[in-house]
Amino acid sequence: QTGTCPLSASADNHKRDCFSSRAASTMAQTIKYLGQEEAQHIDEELFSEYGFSVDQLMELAGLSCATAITRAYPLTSLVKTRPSLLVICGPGNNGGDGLVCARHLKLFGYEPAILYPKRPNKPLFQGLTTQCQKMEIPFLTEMPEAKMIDEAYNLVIDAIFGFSFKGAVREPFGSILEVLNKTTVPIASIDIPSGWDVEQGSADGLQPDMLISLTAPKKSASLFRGRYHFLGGRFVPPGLEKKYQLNLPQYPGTDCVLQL
Ligand SMILES: NC(=O)C1=CN([C@@H]2O[C@H](COP(=O)(O)OP(=O)(O)OC[C@H]3O[C@@H](n4cnc5c(N)ncnc54)[C@H](O)[C@@H]3O)[C@@H](O)[C@H]2O)[C@@H](O)CC1
Ligand SMILES: [K+]
Repeated sequence: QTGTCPLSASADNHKRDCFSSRAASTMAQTIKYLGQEEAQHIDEELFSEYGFSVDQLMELAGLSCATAITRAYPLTSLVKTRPSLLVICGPGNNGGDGLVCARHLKLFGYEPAILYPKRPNKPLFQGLTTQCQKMEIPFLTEMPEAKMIDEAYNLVIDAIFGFSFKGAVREPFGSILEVLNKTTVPIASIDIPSGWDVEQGSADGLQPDMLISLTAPKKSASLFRGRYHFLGGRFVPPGLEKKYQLNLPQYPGTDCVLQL
């Protein structure tokens, strides 16, 4: 291989440069991909041991998602005349991330619309919904047809299910995912492509163009084949990172996202 290294001319430099580029790629490969239970343990520990509240982490997670989406699909790159986005929110915290993300995207100059068919009866989600309504983000009353989505929106943001998804998809989300499977507009999935098994993925499920892994990627993320994989949720305390050997890469400067 010696003669093929483009990095340096001398043998010593060659060895050093090839070693450091190998070391860097080995480091990048060692980011831990979490199993479902491990992701849930980390989540619980953030609240019980580290004293965070759900609202806090959801705000940071949702802001990361909006930031990553803005990086991958800047306003100037959108193909439709209006910067329209469809955000589909599920019944748990992944849906909450979607509401936060929609609010920040509106502040960033996009025009999100939200579909939120199963709303938990909890102050956190009611507050996030009110905030979006007050930001003049429209809530759709039903899932549009695939053709209409392709015509009207630049991007679909999938905030339906995250790391607690299990088993066969229940309605109304089965029908919603069926429609999404027929759309051609790019999909950005928050934390997990919805409908995918958290560890095994899904061969005939959604094939998002973007995945934003929060805290650390989940095992199924190794099967992601889209263009943009980002890491977000820059809130993991070093003690927790060490305990679970997450080996997170260094976020650049003050950024809240990192492209993997
Ligand atoms: N620590 C963390 O790591 C953080 C996680 N956050 C988000 O929280 C998510 C996890 O949230 P949750 O634990 O609330 O769970 P999810 O949002 O993954 O989903 C749980 C909801 O989906 C329903 N559900 C599960 N399987 C289903 C099926 N087969 N058919 C229909 N409905 C189904 C459950 O009844 C429940 O209402 C993460 O993926 C991430 O997006 C962030 O909000 C903040 C920080
Ligand atoms: K999702």
